[in-house]
Amino acid sequence: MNQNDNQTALIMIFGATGDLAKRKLFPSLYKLFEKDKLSKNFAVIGVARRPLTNDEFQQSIKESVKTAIEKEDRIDEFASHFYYHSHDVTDSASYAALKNMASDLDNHYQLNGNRIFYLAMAPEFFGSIALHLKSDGLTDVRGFKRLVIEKPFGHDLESAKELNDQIRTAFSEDEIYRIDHYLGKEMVQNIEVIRFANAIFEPLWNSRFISNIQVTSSEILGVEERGRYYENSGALRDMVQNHLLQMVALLAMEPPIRLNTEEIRSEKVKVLRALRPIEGEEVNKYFVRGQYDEGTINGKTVPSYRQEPMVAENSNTETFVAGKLLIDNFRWAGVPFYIRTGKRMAAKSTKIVIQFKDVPMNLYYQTEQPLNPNLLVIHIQPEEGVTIHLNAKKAGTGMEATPIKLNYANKGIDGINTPEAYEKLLYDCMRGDATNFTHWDEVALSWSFTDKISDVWENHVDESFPNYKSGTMGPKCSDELLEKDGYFWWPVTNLEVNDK
Ligand SMILES: NC(=O)C1=CN([C@@H]2O[C@H](COP(=O)(O)OP(=O)(O)OC[C@H]3O[C@@H](n4cnc5c(N)ncnc54)[C@H](OP(=O)(O)O)[C@@H]3O)[C@@H](O)[C@H]2O)C=CC1
Ligand SMILES: O=C1O[C@H](COP(=O)(O)O)[C@@H](O)[C@H](O)[C@H]1O
Repeated sequence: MNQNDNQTALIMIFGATGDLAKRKLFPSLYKLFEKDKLSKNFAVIGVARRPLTNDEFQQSIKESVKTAIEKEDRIDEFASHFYYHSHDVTDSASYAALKNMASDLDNHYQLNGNRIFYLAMAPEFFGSIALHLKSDGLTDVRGFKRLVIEKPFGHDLESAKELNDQIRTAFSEDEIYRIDHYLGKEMVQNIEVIRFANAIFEPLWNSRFISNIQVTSSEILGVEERGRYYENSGALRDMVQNHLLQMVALLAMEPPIRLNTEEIRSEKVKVLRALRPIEGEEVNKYFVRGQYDEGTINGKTVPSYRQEPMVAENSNTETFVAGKLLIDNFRWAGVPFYIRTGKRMAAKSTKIVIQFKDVPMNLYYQTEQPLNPNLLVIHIQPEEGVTIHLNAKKAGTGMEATPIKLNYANKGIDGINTPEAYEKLLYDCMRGDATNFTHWDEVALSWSFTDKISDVWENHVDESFPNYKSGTMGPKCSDELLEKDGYFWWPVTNLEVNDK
């Protein structure tokens, strides 16, 4: 790892007029600049097809930052570092001009030949851009060169391998930063700390004491304008293959011998290797899918998935997935990891619930109510924090037990909001820290797991679609998946860290 807190670099953003660049990348870069985490020696080249002058591009930068951030005192100074290059990435001839522009800016800002290439474009262009960067000499630099690549990384294992081979001709594995923005979320990063910095959890973190783990990532939004992409993706590829499996890996991994990129990734890889493959007839026993119908959210009627733009009227694409994962290793044998994710659900919430096994004998059983199990809830978003659910004596003369919650709310503790995922990830990339990016081995193992499920689903039309109303927590089969094992989904709405 080559880490330096304040690196100079030329950042080249392919897809600089797109949604991701405007909503996430420019505001995040501004925040780093404002906090002096971006060296004064930096320049950004925005690349896209539409013709724009530098002035127009800088104006669009200011607008996108102003939309996202309340206080932008240094916006003019920030925007002055941005340059625009109108360029069709499929046009080989135009890379030479891009190279000259990059060299001029390198000299002007004394960037030491350091370059970050950020591919914020449709994935079909990733491979050919990487090949051009090499063949046209843009990667011939005396400083570092890094490639940041957005999701999706391929469509399945085969296409991901092909893409990987293409980008590996121009960049080595340690120069490739595959973004999974969940790894930049404060509370996802906190999983490791909660586990490995507390003596009270690690001894219990295994099949002897944990009955099941539930990971939910639910969204209120539908597919919005992304119907074309989503029709070919579905929730399994869009969320499970990356974000959900990454969270499971962090929850299940062994303590790394050191907190460095290689050791952490290597422990995550071992978890993904231990995931029991679910294939053929097993798929519909372990995984269920759903597609949203119309419904009401916040008092407004919203359309069904099949009525969304660019979606087939008989679409077989899943907008919801729930599954039971088993990790066949010594620590986790027999402990189900339930995961679920979906669009147009009742709440926007990402939460992890670790349910502990019941005490061996309940002394307080005389009361009508059984004891509640102990839970550790990690609130990833929108609220950030941790809640521990315990049982305590009900105030009064009897010895009845009552559930209580110990809460820690992360936001507001230091009087500031925690940085956004993209801000952290961009900063990590500039410092050369790839820990919170996914290694090829993780990507490949995750595809190999989800491919077996999509193989079955793509070949069997789900006649029940649409099978859940917008504004609910998914189809009935999702509840049944846990009921079979004697569990239920802990509701995401009454486990809040800010419960009074
Ligand atoms: N938007 C989001 O919230 C998220 C996006 N992503 C990923 O980020 C990537 C970008 O997504 P998003 O910003 O939404 O996409 P958009 O469609 O909004 O933007 C695409 C960008 O690519 C440019 N472009 C398209 N074709 C070419 C071409 N041939 N040559 C040069 N530039 C071209 C477009 O500009 P122009 O038309 O001027 O050429 C535009 O700047 C995708 O991989 C997506 O999966 C990942 C997570 C979230
Ligand atoms: O990667 C993606 O994530 C978003 C959800 O991200 P979040 O940070 O808001 O939880 C999802 O909407 C999108 O479909 C998917 O591509």
